[in-house]
Amino acid sequence: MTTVLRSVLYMPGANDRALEKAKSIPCDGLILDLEDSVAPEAKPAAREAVCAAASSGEYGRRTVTIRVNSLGTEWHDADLAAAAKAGPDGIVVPKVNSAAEVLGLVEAMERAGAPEHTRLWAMVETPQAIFNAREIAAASDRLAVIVMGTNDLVKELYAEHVPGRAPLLTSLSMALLAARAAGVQILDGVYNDVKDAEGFLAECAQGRQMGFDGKTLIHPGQVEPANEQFAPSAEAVEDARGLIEAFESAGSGVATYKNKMIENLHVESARRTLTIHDAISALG
Ligand SMILES: CC(C)(COP(=O)(O)OP(=O)(O)OC[C@H]1O[C@@H](n2cnc3c(N)ncnc32)[C@H](O)[C@@H]1OP(=O)(O)O)[C@@H](O)C(=O)NCCC(=O)NCCSC(=O)C[C@H](O)C(=O)O
Ligand SMILES: [Mg+2]
Repeated sequence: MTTVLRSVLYMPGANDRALEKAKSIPCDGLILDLEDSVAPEAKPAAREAVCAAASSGEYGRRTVTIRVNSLGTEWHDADLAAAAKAGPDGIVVPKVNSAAEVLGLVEAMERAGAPEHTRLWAMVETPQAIFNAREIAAASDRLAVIVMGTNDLVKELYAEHVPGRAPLLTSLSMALLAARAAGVQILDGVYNDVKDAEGFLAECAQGRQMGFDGKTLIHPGQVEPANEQFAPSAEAVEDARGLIEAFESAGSGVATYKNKMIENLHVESARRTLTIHDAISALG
């Protein structure tokens, strides 16, 4: 089954208003955050609030995840144990740097009694993680999603946030290669300027063109544009149907559709487009 993850919204775990509001935001997924958006003194209360929210069953069709604090921090063990017990769809672990860490996290989730449906989402956001992305993505069947942490990457690379993201393209591509080789999903990083609709759309289009399954978001206003950008357009769906029909009625290994050569590999891509379209339509 295809899990649709066009729009995955972070929300600060200490913000009760946001936790409530999320129940009506049309995002595909939620990351209830205990890491960067929560001040140290607020972390214990936020842990309780997000675990209660995740196990409440009040977020409908949305994929609900909890982002714990990273390995080695004073909060990590308690976060992971509480999140495992709450049984969300995923536990998001920031700053995962190696396959050995993935295996340790999976073991800890199992020890803490995480239900089978709770998958591991690993964030890659350091140079070490990018070099190890292939091993990280393939380390365990429990790992379902790779999440780009582009703010941390920019920081670690001493790079700058620029339109077009040239300084990040190598890292984004290496992580994508790793996810595709391992057959797991991959989400693009966040766009920090919540008022820049044009820049956000351009970055969504770039992520979609590169092959990302969806984008992580920080503001409700980014949800609908991301849903649109990461869904096959009406034209893409019509072309997918037309291409399959043209190939099937040609009855040979090669044909043309709209003057372009098509082979079985194009049919496979068209079928994937239709599968995603159907999965989105089924969301209602
Ligand atoms: C970025 C924000 C701080 C902006 O907040 P604010 O100025 O309050 O926004 P608005 O006034 O426009 O908010 C309008 C209403 O929407 C609600 N809201 C805002 N953001 C969210 C959200 N993320 N989820 C749910 N609801 C949200 C407000 O409460 C307002 O509601 P109402 O009162 O009814 O009008 C803020 O958007 C924010 O905190 N965003 C999330 C920040 C976050 O989670 N950061 C951590 C993750 S990003 C990261 O770490 C990535 C990675 O690790 C990396 O390295 O890149
Ligand atoms: Mg980060």
